[in-house]
Amino acid sequence: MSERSGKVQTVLGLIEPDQLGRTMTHEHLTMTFECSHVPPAPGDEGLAAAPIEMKHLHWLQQNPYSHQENLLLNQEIEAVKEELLCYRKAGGGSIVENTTTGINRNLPILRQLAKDTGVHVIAGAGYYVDVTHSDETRKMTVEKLTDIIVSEVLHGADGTEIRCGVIGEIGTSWPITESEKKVLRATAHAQTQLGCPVIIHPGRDTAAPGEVIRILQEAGGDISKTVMSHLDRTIYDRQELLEFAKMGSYLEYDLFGTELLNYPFNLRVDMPSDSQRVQNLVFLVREGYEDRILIAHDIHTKHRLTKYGGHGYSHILENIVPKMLSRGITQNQVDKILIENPKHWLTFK
Ligand SMILES: CCC(=O)NCCS(=O)(=O)O
Repeated sequence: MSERSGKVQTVLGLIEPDQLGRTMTHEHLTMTFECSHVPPAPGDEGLAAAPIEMKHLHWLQQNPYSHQENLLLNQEIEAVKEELLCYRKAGGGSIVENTTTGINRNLPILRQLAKDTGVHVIAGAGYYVDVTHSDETRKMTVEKLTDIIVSEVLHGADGTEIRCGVIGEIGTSWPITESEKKVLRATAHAQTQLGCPVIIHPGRDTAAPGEVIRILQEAGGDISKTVMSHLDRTIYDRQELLEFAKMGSYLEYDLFGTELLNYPFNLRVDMPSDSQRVQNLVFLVREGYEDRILIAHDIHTKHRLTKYGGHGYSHILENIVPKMLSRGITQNQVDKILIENPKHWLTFK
């Protein structure tokens, strides 16, 4: 048994699982997303280069990835700190910060935010999607990648002694690239050694979540301790959702607050509204999956902060929970989704 067994590992050290409270299992507090810049439509170049202003907010909400400055969440530490204080006031206890290598993880900032706000922050180990892999990463063996991920959890990451408490979000594209497959196998091997939680960013195809789970399974990963993120934009057909749910991972709806007409990374996708997300939660609860559901906002750009007219980190607690209750999800089930399920997932075996 390791010192982590039965505990949760935050950026400030180990805590008892009961200390977590309400937990958003997929957020970012500081990161950059330039890897996903979408060139603006012809004629929109001026808007894309202009400072963020009230009169352009609707354009920004509909074209969040075409505005370079919007992709730099790392410039908003003070605003994020204010929002975390509001999150605590709204009843929030913890946040899983999913920034991994490739999108500018900054562990000292995460630790400072946790100290300044009292919110427990759990940091992510491992690598984001292939386009952010360095040449060095691509050349690494599965064994080397495993050693690095294990070390980020046991000893600290990015030259600091600050330890990660989950592996992920591990980035995958569609089709899954060779480099991503190596990282997935390393993730499974590291999870076997550590007994730790894992969280996955699937590619944007309905087949992607299942394929990732198969790769993890073959490499010995613990699927019951693995979260599949971004189901909102990945599996829309209810039958396919049930087929995927049977594979046994946690099922995460983590784009609450995102209302987007044209999803630029896959124009075939109709991004659901928050009301439709809640309908999906109701469906999964009725199908018996209340122990496997997790929810979050996945804030990763500036425009989703309240400073820029966005919904902020408290949207779920303030607006979505009442909606869930009004649609027949019980308080006990809400507590499972926000407290019990995150707690079980985040506790080291
Ligand atoms: C780093 C943040 C991230 O990957 N968010 C997911 C965005 S999307 O793929 O669901 O559009």
